[in-house]
Amino acid sequence: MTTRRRFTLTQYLIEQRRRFPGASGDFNALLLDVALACKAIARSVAQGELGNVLSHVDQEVATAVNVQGEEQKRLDVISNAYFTEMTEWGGHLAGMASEEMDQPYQIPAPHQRGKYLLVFDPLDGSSNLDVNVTVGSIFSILRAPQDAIDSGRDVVEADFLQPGTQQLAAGYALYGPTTMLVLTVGNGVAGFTLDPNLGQFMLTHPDIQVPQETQEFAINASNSRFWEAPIKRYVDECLAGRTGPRGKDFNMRWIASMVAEAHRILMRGGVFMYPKDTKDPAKAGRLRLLYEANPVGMLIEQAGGRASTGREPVLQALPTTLHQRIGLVFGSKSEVERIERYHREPVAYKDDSPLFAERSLFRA
Ligand SMILES: O=P(O)(O)OC[C@H]1O[C@](O)(COP(=O)(O)O)[C@@H](O)[C@@H]1O
Ligand SMILES: [Mg+2]
Ligand SMILES: [Mg+2]
Repeated sequence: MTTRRRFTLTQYLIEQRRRFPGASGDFNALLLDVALACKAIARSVAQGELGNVLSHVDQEVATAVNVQGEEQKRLDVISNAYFTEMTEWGGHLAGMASEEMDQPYQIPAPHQRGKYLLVFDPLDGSSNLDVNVTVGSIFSILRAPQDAIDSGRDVVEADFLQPGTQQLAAGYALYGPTTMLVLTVGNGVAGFTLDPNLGQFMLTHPDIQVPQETQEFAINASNSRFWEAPIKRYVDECLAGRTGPRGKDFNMRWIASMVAEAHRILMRGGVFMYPKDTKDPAKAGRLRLLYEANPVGMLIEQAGGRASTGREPVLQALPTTLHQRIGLVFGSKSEVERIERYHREPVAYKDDSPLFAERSLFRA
């Protein structure tokens, strides 16, 4: 009987670092700590109501509200604690930032500080926990500013405000029927499946590429009345199907876990949109730039797709605050380029299509 030889995540990372003969090993060690946090979160998520998930944190974790004004689930808080506790001790990090923490997180003494910044959404799609639908964790690694590395000073918000092009690594873990880790270290995208018997992430999806041809789009259509004209035009044309300008039928999906939508698009193509809309003029979008849009954007671009605000590549957007929101469109390159084109030529589309008119599909 022959067994199929598979790389573990550790072996994959060692292979990747051969490109950097002078590497200290810190980067790989940090990624392995992140992977460990994800395994711990996977266990907590899988136990659901049965799990004694509170035992990990010191105090009773009540449902609270985070800096975004969103309700924190217990598992949001617990997942955040797994990330900080598994990664703070190794001496690799200068600091962290998370969806669930208002301010940058300082590495506590006696742990040493290192040269990287870790930014993460510990649990994405957590509103889906109650209904047992796939959720995930999203993370991004940046280099800390040199003066912070040299002096060991506390990190401040400005240290994290780097465009997505500066990311050294990005990835997500997916807690679904299987637990997966999907990762880029700037040299393509690789997917690993957690082998529950070995407790190891095994390389199962080397060199992931976003399929170019697509007939699938994802958007929360309940926001359609707030969409800007270019998005209305794009969706309208998809809905018109084979008798419309696209000349083919499209399928629509909405999981409401962006991480799961990103995974679907990496596996079988498509386009995801959470665009800037007019719902709340104070918000430039729904998703957060530093720990949702940028890491997913890097993965998608490394896999040959495209990630955009609708107007410009999202990785080029200059962050202004830690928890900044942004419009996000990503997926198969030609579709995202089409949406960008529609933003450049808004006058070409009149918002009086039958699909958006009175008593239309989206307006009862
Ligand atoms: O409530 P909506 O409009 O469906 O939005 C869902 C979006 O919100 C998110 O759940 C936000 O992430 P969090 O769960 O980390 O707050 C995305 O994953 C998802 O795309
Ligand atoms: Mg999220
Ligand atoms: Mg979250």
